[in-house]
Amino acid sequence: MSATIIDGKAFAAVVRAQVATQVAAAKAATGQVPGLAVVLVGEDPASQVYVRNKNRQTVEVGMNSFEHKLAAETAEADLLALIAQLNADPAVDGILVQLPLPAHMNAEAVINAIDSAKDVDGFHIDNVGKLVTGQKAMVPCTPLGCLMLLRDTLGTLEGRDAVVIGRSNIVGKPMANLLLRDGCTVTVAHSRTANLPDVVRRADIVVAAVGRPEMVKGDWIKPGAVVIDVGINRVQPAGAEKAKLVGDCDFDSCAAVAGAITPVPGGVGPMTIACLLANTLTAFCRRHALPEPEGLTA
Ligand SMILES: Nc1nc(=O)c2c([nH]1)NC[C@@H]1CN(c3ccc(C(=O)N[C@@H](CCC(=O)O)C(=O)O)cc3)C=[N+]21
Ligand SMILES: [Mg+2]
Repeated sequence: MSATIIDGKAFAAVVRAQVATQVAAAKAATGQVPGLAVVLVGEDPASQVYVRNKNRQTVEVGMNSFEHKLAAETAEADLLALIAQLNADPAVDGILVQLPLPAHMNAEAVINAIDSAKDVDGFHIDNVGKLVTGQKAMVPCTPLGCLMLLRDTLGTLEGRDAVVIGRSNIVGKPMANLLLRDGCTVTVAHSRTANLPDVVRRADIVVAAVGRPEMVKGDWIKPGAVVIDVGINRVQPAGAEKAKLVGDCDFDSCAAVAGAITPVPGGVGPMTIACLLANTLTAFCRRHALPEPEGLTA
């Protein structure tokens, strides 16, 4: 193996420490602390893993955590009423509605009902538009975390060839826009891309966010490239008792060729939560007309 392992878990701890310091300063300035409200509808297992870690970390950085658990069969109107209440609550700076929502709900309508200033996921249409047009936005947590890791690994991203595999609104599209803003030449590839291995082989930066376990192989990677693996896939190895977590990249073969690579777990996942806390602080600072947090925004 030749690649440097990018320690997202350690980097996320540094980001959280920066958030904690700046939360303390914001408290000294205003007498208040940022509050994050998380709304979980139903019992999606991936969302529950996320909520468990997030809740503890929110309190650890000195912020208030408000959790709202609703039954899977909750009416959309009742969820919208809760969002209206959180929008109006001065103690709530960030609102996150866990996705996926149950099938009977219109996720787009629900997301766009969140006050865009409190939309710490950066999924509201106003924040998407601001990101694409280069205005100050709330930036989605996973792409923001990937950007922080890439800048830390490479310094400037200017002039690099980046391939993002995956075109979701949650990761692929915002990631592509952030890389573009940092001066990369960006290709957005996906499950229907022709000659995907050849496309990926051109890249100095590969961000894999397709949701297919171990799809990206080492012989797709340009020697020395930086590989950011966003995938979190729970797989059941043949003969093994326990399910294990794997990324969208075949780690061993990619690590043999790449210059640097994020592991799964311990790579992008912890950065997503750290960036959620950073975004909540950013939302607080903007709402209270304080200076932007340092080193925590895109
Ligand atoms: N509105 C919304 N925003 C989200 O950001 C969102 C969501 N809904 N729904 C669910 C997914 C999932 N998600 C994860 C974030 C971090 C880890 C994480 O920290 N993973 C650890 C491992 C966790 C384990 O051991 O299972 C790691 O990769 O090292 C996992 C999953 C955010 N999500
Ligand atoms: Mg796809």
